[in-house]
Order: sequence, then structure tokens, then C-alpha cells
Amino acid sequence: MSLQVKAVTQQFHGQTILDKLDLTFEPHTIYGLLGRNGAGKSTLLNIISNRIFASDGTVTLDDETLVDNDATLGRLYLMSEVNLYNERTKLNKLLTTTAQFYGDFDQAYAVKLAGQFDLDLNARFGKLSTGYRTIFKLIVALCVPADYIFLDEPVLGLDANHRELFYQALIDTYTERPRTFVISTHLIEEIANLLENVVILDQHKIVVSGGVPDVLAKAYTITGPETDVQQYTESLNVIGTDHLGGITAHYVYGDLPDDRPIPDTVQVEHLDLQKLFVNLTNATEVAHAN
Ligand SMILES: Nc1ncnc2c1ncn2[C@@H]1O[C@H](COP(=O)(O)OP(=O)(O)OP(=O)(O)O)[C@@H](O)[C@H]1O
Repeated sequence: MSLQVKAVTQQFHGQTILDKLDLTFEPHTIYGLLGRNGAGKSTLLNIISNRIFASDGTVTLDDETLVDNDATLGRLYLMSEVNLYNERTKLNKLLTTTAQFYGDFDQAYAVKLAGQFDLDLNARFGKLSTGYRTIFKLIVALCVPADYIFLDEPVLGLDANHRELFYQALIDTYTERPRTFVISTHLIEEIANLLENVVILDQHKIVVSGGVPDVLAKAYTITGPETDVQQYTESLNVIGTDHLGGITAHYVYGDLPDDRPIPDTVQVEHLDLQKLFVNLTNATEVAHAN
């Protein structure tokens, strides 16, 4: 069972936004979908959940197409910025309607989460603040019985306390009922510990895709005097550099050579996900690798 994106291309007004993307989302895994503003994350999620049609390529779930296939589409849920709800309808009613649509909707958990977030279910959707609109949509996303849940900017407008509450709820519900979550967010530091896999989009392509530990295992900071650092990182995949006082840092993505000793003056450490992301997607840097 997996969701496969094959050679998906999206063009808007002759401009390529996504260029022949190949991706597999495995069951029961939490993914981070990362990319700079305008990288095409929402476009990809909208294509996967059949809200827009790709210019080319296919998306399948267990080898079944998602286009005009309600049974397969029902196994997917996309929570996004778009408000699908009638402003005048009360939240209670919206939950009941959703429960009628999705047979196994976890109404009890929805009510419990609403309590934790201090969300009044008697309120009308249109009366909610930006943050509470997001909270309501998140609650629905965490309670639908879909196998693949796509969360596009799930913490938009949420204060720090509510973000913490959401991350905890995500872990709780995932532990209780494993399924796949694909989370698109710019708050990388906050979410890094939750992610099992990461996909990074840049320049219309996937530049990183894999398990977070595997990806970070080959992400390095090499620091020391400039000439020594330069000598050591020569011909390696240097994705960024920094200079602080007399110290130079080269950020490297890829395996380090076995046959090149690390000079005593040079320190090798691992990068965290955010630093790796920033360097990989920095427009001034050209070296990319998988
Ligand atoms: N319906 C559309 N018509 C024309 N261009 C579009 C359309 N939807 C998206 N785009 C363009 O496609 C590009 C990617 O947009 P998208 O919203 O997918 O990026 P994103 O990675 O989600 O960005 P952000 O992090 O800023 O939300 C942008 O340049 C955007 O202007």
C-alpha cells in the first residue's frame, strides 16, 4: 500500500512549477514536505488530492488512479488554507455533517480536542478568529478516518501554546492509529522531531527525499581555518559557506571521503534539518544532490 506520484509536471501560464516529480508516500509514516515560498508545495498537495489536475504525470494509491475515483479519494484528506465551510454554520453541525460523510469519523476525539483547544463548538465558523479557523480544520483533519492526511501549513495563525498542543495531539493520534501524515510547513525547527521522512522541493524538483536520520547522517558542517577547510572539502558537495571571525564553515551534503584524513584543525559536526534546508535551498548556492 503506497501513494505514488509519477512524473508529475505542473505548468501555469507556460511556466514550469513542478518538473517531472517522482515520489512515494509509504503508509504509516510522518513526512515533512519542505520548500521555500512558491516552491510548489500546495500545488503538489492539490494535485495529489485531485483539487487540480496536473499538466502531466499520474498519482495512484495502491495502483488505483485518484482521478474521478471517489473510493480511493475518500482515503485521502487535505487540510489547507482554503475554507470549505459555510460561514453561518455552527461547528457542531459541521462536525455532524463531516461524520455523516466519513463513516468512521472520530467524533468523540473531535469533542475532546475542541475542549483542549478551548474551542466553543456552538460558535459559527464565520465568527472564528484566524487561529481558531485553523484549529477547527486541524481537529477535523485529525479525526477523519483517511489513510493519508495532507496538512498544508497546519499551524498558520496558531500561537505557540496551541502549536505545542497540536504537535502533541498529532503524536497521540498517530500512536493510537498509525496513518500517513504529510506536513507542509515553514516552521522546520518546531516540527523536525516529529518527522520520520522528509521531502525538500527546490527549483521545481525534489532535491532531498528520505528518512530524516539518513538525510542528516550525510549533512555536515566542516569548520576551521579557511585554507584547511577548503582543502578538506575540495570536490565535496559544498552547499553553503559561512565566515565568522577567523573561522570558516563549509556545509556539505553527501558522504565524506574515507581516504582523506580530517586535519586536526578542522571540526566535523552534523547539520540540523533547518540548517540543511536553508543551505540547500539558498538561491545563491548551486550545488544540489540527492
Ligand atoms: N492556480 C494558479 N495559477 C497560476 N499560478 C499558480 C496557481 N497556483 C499556484 N501558482 C503559482 O505556482 C507557484 C507555486 O505555488 P504554491 O502555492 O504551490 O507554492 P508553495 O510552495 O505552497 O508556497 P508557500 O510556501 O508560499 O505557500 C507560485 O509561483 C504560484 O504563484
